[in-house]
Amino acid sequence: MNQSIKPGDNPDLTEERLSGTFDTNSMAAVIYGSDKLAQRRREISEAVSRIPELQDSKPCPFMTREEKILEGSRKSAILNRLLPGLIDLDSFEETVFIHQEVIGIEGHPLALHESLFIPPIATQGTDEQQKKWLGRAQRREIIGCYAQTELGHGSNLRALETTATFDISSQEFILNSPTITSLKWWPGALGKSANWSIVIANLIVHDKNHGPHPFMVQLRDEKSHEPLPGITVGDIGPKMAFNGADNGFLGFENYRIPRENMLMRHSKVTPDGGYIRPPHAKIGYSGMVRVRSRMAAEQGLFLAHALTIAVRYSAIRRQGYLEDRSREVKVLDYQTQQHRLFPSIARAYAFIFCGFETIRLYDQLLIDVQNGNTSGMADLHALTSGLKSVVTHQTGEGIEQARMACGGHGYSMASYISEIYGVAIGGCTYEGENMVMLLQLARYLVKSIEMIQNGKSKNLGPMVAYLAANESEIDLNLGPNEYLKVFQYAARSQAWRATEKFQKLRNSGMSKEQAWNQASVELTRASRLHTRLYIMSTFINHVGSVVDQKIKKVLIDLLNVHITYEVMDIGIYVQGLLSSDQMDLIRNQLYVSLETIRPNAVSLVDSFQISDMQLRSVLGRRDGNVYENLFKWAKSCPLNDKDVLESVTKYLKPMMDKSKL
Ligand SMILES: CCCCCCCCCCCCCCC/C=C/C(=O)SCCNC(=O)CCNC(=O)[C@H](O)C(C)(C)COP(=O)(O)OP(=O)(O)OC[C@H]1O[C@@H](n2cnc3c(N)ncnc32)[C@H](O)[C@@H]1OP(=O)(O)O
Ligand SMILES: Cc1cc2nc3c(=O)[nH]c(=O)nc-3n(C[C@H](O)[C@H](O)[C@H](O)COP(=O)(O)OP(=O)(O)OC[C@H]3O[C@@H](n4cnc5c(N)ncnc54)[C@H](O)[C@@H]3O)c2cc1C
Repeated sequence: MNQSIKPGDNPDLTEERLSGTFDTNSMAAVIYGSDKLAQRRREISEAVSRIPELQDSKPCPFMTREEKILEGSRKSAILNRLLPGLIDLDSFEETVFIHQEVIGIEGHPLALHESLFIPPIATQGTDEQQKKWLGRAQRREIIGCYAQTELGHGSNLRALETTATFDISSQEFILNSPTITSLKWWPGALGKSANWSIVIANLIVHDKNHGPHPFMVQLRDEKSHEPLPGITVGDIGPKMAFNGADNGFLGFENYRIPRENMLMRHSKVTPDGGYIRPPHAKIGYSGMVRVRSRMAAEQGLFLAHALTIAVRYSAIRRQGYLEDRSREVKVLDYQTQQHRLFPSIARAYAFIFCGFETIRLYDQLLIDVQNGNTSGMADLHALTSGLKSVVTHQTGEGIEQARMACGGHGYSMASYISEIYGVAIGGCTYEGENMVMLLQLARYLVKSIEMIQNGKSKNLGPMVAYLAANESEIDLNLGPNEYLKVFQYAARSQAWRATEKFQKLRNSGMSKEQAWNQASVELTRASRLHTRLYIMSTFINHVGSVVDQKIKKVLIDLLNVHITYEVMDIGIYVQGLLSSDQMDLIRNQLYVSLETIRPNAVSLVDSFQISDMQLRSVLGRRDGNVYENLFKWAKSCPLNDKDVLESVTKYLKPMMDKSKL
């Protein structure tokens, strides 16, 4: 049963919900990994809806940037007071969720505090450092951010210019931004809100540069909030979206911090200037790996937002005719609309399933690293590098298709899809620009193939074992596992093609770097296919583990949409394996699966359980009463406060009057 049905709803949406074949609360439990988590999300949404001071003061699209930042801060402060009664304070998921619900996706002063400020202190700070700062940060007595990227350098961390030079005589680090390009640029909440930051700076001891390391740095006075002497800080200006966040710039001029402010759980500087290396050279990058490991689920949810809007709206929007000329048809009945939206629903589910899996893998790695075992770091770095790149790109594509699927109203901010798009595609850039991260995964794939070439296939990890197989024929009694083999064939042949291109260039005498650059488009293609294979296999495994038979049946239907769409999408890579008859068969299976999923489309998006407050979309309202509310929304636009604007009295009217003469 669809749990969203209520009296007074648009009858077209009710009809859709009645045609669903499964219980949406049970599906939500599968999406969020447990009945408890799904239920907690419902309870938190419900509790928030009853607290007047947590409601939006006006629709976000009608707010200026200053109003957005003020509103985010107002709600953050209220939430901080109310949180103990509303959520489990130890749950990161609940903390993120309630902020999403109350403040939305446009950013807020604590967005980075939870995800990039507290975690490095907790994982890279010593016990004493945690004692000193963790409690204060968790109680929000201080607000923090993560300052790594510089005006001139983001992707290439080796070229960061900010320095932290150890001064033995005073037992302090002296921070400096030696050039304009060394100004920190982009950190969220840095501009106006944060008073502390994790700063990534080159550690210099006895004139030797040990590369980027994390430091705890106070930026502003805790009483006046004024920048401290030696600090230049401010906001970088409006962005494409995410304007409720104050991304900032930061410069240091001989700014001194105590030796104890370098996060020293892994690397250390002793009072006499000795440097102790970390157990793994890239352990300082683990804060980024943590965020990347969470991005598949986050992005899957961004896509879920856009699809909830587009699918619900498509069920109430009637336009044109099929057989019955007496009533216009729901646009959701057009095959083109289904082809535009349903594969994205499947991807959103796949990304979320995959995302929870990578969060679990990261949590396990964290335990291993704390116990001194860093052997899993390379694998997870490669996996999350590829995953963040593919998922953010496909999420952007899916959101944009969702916008177009809503026709003209999709272009209005009343749909809110453009904001979702703008925030989500930030993910193609932050936490590592997508091409750069695909090339990180490519290094791993090339190394794996070199192992095979050197007769060491048995040392390959489970995620790359398929690179050593030799599939040349597929039985087209196609079930999910045969599709997986098709995908493995595509990913494997592309990985070999790209590696061989790189090796050929090397053998022709080209430098490693040039050869890599000349092969890089092929290498990124290999990374994408490898990652899409991983997403597909995780989806298949996840569906296989579902116990509730009604839920399993729908998920198998959704999986069929996914695997047929994905294989059609990579057709060019499987030409050597599949005949044109086989491709036709798959194409037809895709069309059949679109029809099969059609009656459950609304229930599948309802199962994401995104409340109206969180969705902030007139088009995507749960009750489907779109037209009357679009009219209300337009009338409430500040431009309509007056009938005659100054633009008219000051310019247009005089122009028209003059033209009359
Ligand atoms: C509605 C939905 C709700 C969702 C809720 C959430 C809402 C969210 C809203 C949005 C919030 C927005 C927040 C945005 C926050 C953004 C923050 C940031 O962007 S912070 C800055 C991030 N910056 C980057 O990611 C920089 C990218 N660059 C790098 O990471 C590195 O420079 C590099 C990995 C590209 C290269 O590093 P380098 O040191 O030069 O290494 P090499 O390439 O030479 O590689 C050497 C060797 O090391 C391996 N390596 C690299 N990194 C790692 C690692 N992390 N772990 C393990 N190993 C690593 C690499 O693979 C090489 O291995 P080898 O064996 O030699 O091949
Ligand atoms: C919304 C948002 C929030 C952010 N928040 C933070 C934050 O809180 N803290 C923080 O420190 N930073 C933050 N950033 C910065 C972000 O991490 C960087 O912008 C990102 O890492 C990309 O680096 P870049 O800007 O230097 O891109 P560049 O590296 O300059 O990329 C430009 C182009 O060059 C290409 N390129 C670069 N290197 C290579 C290569 N080796 N091979 C092939 N192509 C290459 C890229 O693919 C891209 O096409 C944020 C950014 C955004 C957009």
